[in-house]
Amino acid sequence: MTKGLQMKELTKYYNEGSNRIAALDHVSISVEPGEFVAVVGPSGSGKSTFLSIAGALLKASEGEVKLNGNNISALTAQELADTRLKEIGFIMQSSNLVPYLNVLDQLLIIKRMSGKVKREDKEFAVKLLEKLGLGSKLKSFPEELSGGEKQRTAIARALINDPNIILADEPTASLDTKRAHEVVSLIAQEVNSGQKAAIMVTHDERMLEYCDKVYRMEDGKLSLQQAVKKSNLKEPAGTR
Ligand SMILES: Nc1ncnc2c1ncn2[C@@H]1O[C@H](COP(=O)(O)OP(=O)(O)OP(=O)(O)O)[C@@H](O)[C@H]1O
Repeated sequence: MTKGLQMKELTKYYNEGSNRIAALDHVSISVEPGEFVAVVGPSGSGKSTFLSIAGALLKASEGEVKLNGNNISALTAQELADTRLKEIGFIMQSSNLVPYLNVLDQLLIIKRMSGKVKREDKEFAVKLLEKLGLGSKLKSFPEELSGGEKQRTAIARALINDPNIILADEPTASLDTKRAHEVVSLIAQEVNSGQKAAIMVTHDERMLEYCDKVYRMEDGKLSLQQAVKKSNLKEPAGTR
């Protein structure tokens, strides 16, 4: 079975009154395990539509999406929800944490959604948070965290089910330069060490150095702009 994410000849139409807009126009891409891909492009070019289809949140009008070898167009709504929960980790622009849950519970609530929380789940969550530098913040609530800490909590939450696929939509939008480097380098490390396939939509040119490939979306068409060498991977600012 081919792991990772494959999209073939994807087209997405939106109906605007009597007009039909092709938000995606025959988009094809393959992201292998261990590969971190960036998608850049102007506003309205189709990036969010692309990420929503990759994340099984939206159906394409035409074309094929395979997640870990499974063609998702044939799945029922329940199977799609299961796929999203178990196989995909989403990291959004803002961390969207639940205000009344502490950092550890932000992760455990996701576990609870897929069944009973076992002791090893809790241990895994604590280890994950420690790895992301949040070991001293387990009992803190979102309002007590900095922007970078919130976003790192959101990354941990995206990784709690150990998904094979990571999708990030402008994950550095609310962060200063130092925190942005920190957050994206953490995603890059996770992709590398966990052999996950990741796509990050970004406007932030400074973050491209962490990615293996950079694609550009323009008028719904996706093209490879740049292949970046893994050896260019840099450590976060401030640690050098
Ligand atoms: N639900 C919708 N109904 C109709 N048209 C839509 C819908 N969602 C997006 N579009 C249109 O599809 C095109 C692509 O939009 P999309 O949001 O995917 O672009 P984007 O690159 O993510 O933009 P941004 O960077 O501003 O978030 C745009 O022309 C947009 O107006």
